[in-house]
Amino acid sequence: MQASVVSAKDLCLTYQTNDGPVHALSDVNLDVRKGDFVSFIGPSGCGKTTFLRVIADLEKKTSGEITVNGMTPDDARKARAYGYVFQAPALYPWRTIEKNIALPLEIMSYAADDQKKRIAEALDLVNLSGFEKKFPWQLSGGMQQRASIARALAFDADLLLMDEPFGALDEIVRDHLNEELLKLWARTNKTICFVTHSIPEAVYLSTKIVVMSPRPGRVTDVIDSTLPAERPLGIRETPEFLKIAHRVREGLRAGHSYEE
Ligand SMILES: Nc1ncnc2c1ncn2[C@@H]1O[C@H](COP(=O)(O)OP(=O)(O)OP(=O)(O)O)[C@@H](O)[C@H]1O
Repeated sequence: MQASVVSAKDLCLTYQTNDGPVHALSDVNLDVRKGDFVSFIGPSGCGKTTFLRVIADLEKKTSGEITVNGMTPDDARKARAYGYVFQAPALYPWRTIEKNIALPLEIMSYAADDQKKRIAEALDLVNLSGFEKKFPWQLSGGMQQRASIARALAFDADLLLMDEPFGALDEIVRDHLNEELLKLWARTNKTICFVTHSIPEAVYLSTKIVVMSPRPGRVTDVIDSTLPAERPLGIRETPEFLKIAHRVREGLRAGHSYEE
């Protein structure tokens, strides 16, 4: 059996706000194994981002247990356990693509030679070799998001946390990046935690789909995908794919309130 990369047991996180407590995560139990591609899907406010932020040590749990590579999130962060890709590419417009990717490496004091090698490898992984001297505004939205993925890959963490990275892109670009991401995942054997609002995206990409529900934020279903590892885009029209998509939709419907 593969080792646990993220393990949550009865994990709770409550934000204290002026309007009272917000239960962003309530009794979350989840095991993410090495090499898994896990999608988190659910309506706005169900705690998807909060869960990624707890893994990344950007938020502290209120109660329960969470380990990342067997460590506390604090120790895992210090051991550079993960790369984080945000919703928007968040590239600095005054820095070239290579300088943007270099930024975390500079902060972490990697040697100049090592930085260069890592930047070249990361750009190759996202098919952006040749664009290192360009500025972000010279690239399309999809290419910018690939550059931000390269930045997260550059220090070669085994765990990649991706918070709706393709949400702002049009469908054709998104399809293409989904395909590219699967190839990258297969080539690098990374563990990926991926937040999305899209059922087809979740089903297409994942080995495991975590369906969540708000108020309080909780996990309502965990679906282990039965799709093969090899996934051409056409797989989205197969009965097996539609069956999993149906189960995700049912899970979302069960946790949805139409009164808000
Ligand atoms: N820093 C914070 N302080 C107070 N409440 C917060 C904070 N961050 C998030 N929340 C609340 O916690 C709940 C979960 O938020 P979270 O961003 O994790 O949800 P989400 O599922 O990622 O939503 P979305 O799909 O809109 O990004 C929401 O009700 C949100 O308003």
